[in-house]
Amino acid sequence: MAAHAGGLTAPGPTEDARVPARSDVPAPAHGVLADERVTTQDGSVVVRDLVRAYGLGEGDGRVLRGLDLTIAAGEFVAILGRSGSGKSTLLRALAGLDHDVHGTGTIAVPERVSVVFQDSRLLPWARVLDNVTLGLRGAGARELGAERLAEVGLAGRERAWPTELSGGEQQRVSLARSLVREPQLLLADEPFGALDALTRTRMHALLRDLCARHLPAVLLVTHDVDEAIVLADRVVVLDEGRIALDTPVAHRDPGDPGYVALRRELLDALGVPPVVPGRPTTSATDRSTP
Ligand SMILES: Nc1ncnc2c1ncn2[C@@H]1O[C@H](COP(=O)(O)OP(=O)(O)OP(=O)(O)O)[C@@H](O)[C@H]1O
Repeated sequence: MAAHAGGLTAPGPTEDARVPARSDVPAPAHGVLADERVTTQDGSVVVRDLVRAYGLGEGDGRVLRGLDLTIAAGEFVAILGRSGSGKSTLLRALAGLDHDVHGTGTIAVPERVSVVFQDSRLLPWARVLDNVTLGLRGAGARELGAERLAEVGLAGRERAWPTELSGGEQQRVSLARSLVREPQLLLADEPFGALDALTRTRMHALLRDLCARHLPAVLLVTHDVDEAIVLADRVVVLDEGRIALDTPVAHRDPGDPGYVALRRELLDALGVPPVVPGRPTTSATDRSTP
């Protein structure tokens, strides 16, 4: 499986070998992975007994402690967890982009995987369309790229430079680039984390539409409980390297009592106490994970 990480391939051992060896510069850390990696034929994701540990961190350094997770083909799963709970580590494991960590486990993912990050990671020296079609071959590549750009609302901006776009527009390009290969699995690591609230809400609607049209399985890492509920079919909460809660989303309307109850359940799992009237609080405490 080759993860298409926003048009960039993951730095591998070959690239690292080009870095001149200098005794005063610590060598890049390389982990030892003893995973069994297989490709699923039906577009699903199956993770079994996944362990990940970074060197000699706290305790035994383990960040993921025998994690099991299944995502059905076309299913949208959001993953929440306190800072440092291992969300990005899990995403990188699925993407095959974790070369600096030790671990074991079984990872089964589909053949075509795309990754979207918080920063758009566009190549500044390439025009928007070239960013979208980077590495894509075939006569129809440019038409396909232009089609995807239109889908994300950027028709006519094909020849723009990335720096000429707003942050939200750059993330739209990043989404277009991730979809141009028709991924069966879309891995998104806080893709809207750097956007303002209004742009973020628009991007939620866009992502929902794109997923309904292209039907990839999605793993979305987010700190935002509401974002998770609004977008996902299922929400998973990670805690200390294990799944603390795995619950379906039945209500997306914030006015629905079911929405409010699920929101509270998720906040409880994240260790965020209820807001007591009269006691000062910050919106971040109630809205995001700690
Ligand atoms: N390359 C690395 N080397 C050493 N430790 C790392 C590395 N990457 C992550 N860690 C550690 O692993 C733990 C989990 O990190 P990870 O980024 O997966 O958490 P997260 O849940 O995504 O956090 P956040 O919500 O803050 O982004 C953290 O304690 C972090 O310091």
